[in-house]
Amino acid sequence: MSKVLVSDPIDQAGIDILSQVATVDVKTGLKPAELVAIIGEYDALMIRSGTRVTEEIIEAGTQLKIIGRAGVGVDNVDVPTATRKGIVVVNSPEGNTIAAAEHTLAMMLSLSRHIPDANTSLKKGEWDRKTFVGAEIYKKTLGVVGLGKIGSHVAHVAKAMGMKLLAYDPFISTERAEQIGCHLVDLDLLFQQADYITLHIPKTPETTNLINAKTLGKMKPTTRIINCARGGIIDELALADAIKNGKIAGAALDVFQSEPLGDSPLRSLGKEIILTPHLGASTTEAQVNVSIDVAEQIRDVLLGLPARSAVNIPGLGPDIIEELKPYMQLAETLGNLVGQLAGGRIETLNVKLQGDLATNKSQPLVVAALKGLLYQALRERVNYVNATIEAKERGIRVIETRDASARDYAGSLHLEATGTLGTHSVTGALLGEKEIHLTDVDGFPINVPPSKYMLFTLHRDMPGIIGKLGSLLGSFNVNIASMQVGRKIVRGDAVMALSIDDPLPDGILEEIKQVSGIRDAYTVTL
Ligand SMILES: NC(=O)C1=CN([C@@H]2O[C@H](COP(=O)(O)OP(=O)(O)OC[C@H]3O[C@@H](n4cnc5c(N)ncnc54)[C@H](O)[C@@H]3O)[C@@H](O)[C@H]2O)C=CC1
Ligand SMILES: O=C(O)CCC(=O)C(=O)O
Repeated sequence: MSKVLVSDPIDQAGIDILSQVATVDVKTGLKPAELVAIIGEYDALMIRSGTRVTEEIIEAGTQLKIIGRAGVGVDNVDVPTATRKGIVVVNSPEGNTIAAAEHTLAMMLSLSRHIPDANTSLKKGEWDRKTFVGAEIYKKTLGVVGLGKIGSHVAHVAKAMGMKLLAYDPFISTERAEQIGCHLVDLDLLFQQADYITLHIPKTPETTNLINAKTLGKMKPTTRIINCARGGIIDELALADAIKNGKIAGAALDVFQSEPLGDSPLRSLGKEIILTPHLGASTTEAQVNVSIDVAEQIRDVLLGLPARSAVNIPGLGPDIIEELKPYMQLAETLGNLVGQLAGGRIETLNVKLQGDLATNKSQPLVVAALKGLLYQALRERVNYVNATIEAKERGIRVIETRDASARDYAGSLHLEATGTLGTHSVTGALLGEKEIHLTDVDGFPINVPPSKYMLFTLHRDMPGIIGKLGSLLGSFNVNIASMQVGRKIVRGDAVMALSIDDPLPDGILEEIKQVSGIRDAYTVTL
């Protein structure tokens, strides 16, 4: 049975799902060294934002197939290392959207009306109505930085509360922004005009310290900033300074450059600042959503099924995989076959999508072909996650071409591999939408379904060859299941494709190559 380690507090609903297919150990609060020491036993790791999944942990996780982040941000996971190791990383892109958006709105209102400090003052026995005079958000301008799932929901509610909306998101169209009621502007204008600025972007090299002394200097003294996205997008020292010196009116922060927040000048500021300990996703509803969402994906991957929100299989969502599954199997089989025919170190793989396939997305098929091509070298260590990286690291050049005019089959795939031992090509198509057929080997037309053990010969098309080969195989007790010859001209060169019931015994391939008329022979296992 598979083993799953849950290293952060996760709602029981997800643990119940995982328990159907795996032994689940919940061990929270582990130190990095403790995690390194035990991770080697586990097939899957499920986390929230507390566990930092570093390169060292991933390297120690020799059995890991999947890392599931019960939330959105995967910045606490070394995704490039996981990808290189063929480990799927999944998240829950929508499970906590509403929770994070509502926390943002709560922060904005609390900040405007000084609710946390008024509450503390009253609980201390005071009745102070002067200190806590607030500001209305009605008719104020909200600048939304990042108009994705959370930013859009914040914008939607803020609009209903009578706010004017500006937004900055270079990856969103003007039409989409206008649908949400936002006017897309450049960042400088947003900084200059917004009364409230709310951040809903990932932390990337471009967004790190986006709010700094210089950008704070562009804002109005009445501006308030809310960050429920990621720490590190704001330079915290510059922010504390700007608030202390009245350059902006205040800030509400849920996330910090380093969590838990240590000694920080932010802590000593007054009612102009509200701090919460990364609570954006902390609602009962969101925790159930993300726990179920991620646990289902871990369960599926452990059962050999695709994950619906893998962050490191670009372009290979489950809908695409489902739609292209038969063609991906075709690409993988052809990749495996051409890799074995070419032998040696492959330098170039030419992937040609023909007929109806020419209009299809090529990326999943290229990934599948590479997975097949690298199977002999990497066996189970190659998968859809790391096939492209592994190929790149081996210096394999991939060339994609399309030929919509090739009409022998509705859609066919042609792979040509060039390596240190020469060039070979194979073409295949699907019959009845599912059954894989090899339709061409090294330019010779054939029509055979691939089988586990196959033998291919390149020979002269002349009487007696088939008989000699049959006798030779018979003398080694190799049973032929099917045989087909493909030729271009009578008595020219030809290719023979044989399906055999067992692998060829050692040494027999060399004997086959000695048969008069046989120029070359290849045995493959698919
Ligand atoms: N505080 C908390 O507990 C939570 C925090 N988050 C964080 O909230 C943030 C937003 O999450 P979602 O809305 O779900 O993500 P999303 O992916 O739906 O939206 C992010 C948006 O940012 C935009 N973007 C990317 N780079 C940008 C840049 N340089 N400038 C402007 N826009 C840029 C993207 O185009 C996208 O529209 C993430 O950082 C996520 O990790 C999410 C859930 C809970
Ligand atoms: O797990 C959590 O509570 C943090 C949520 C979060 O930051 C995210 O989903 O990106």
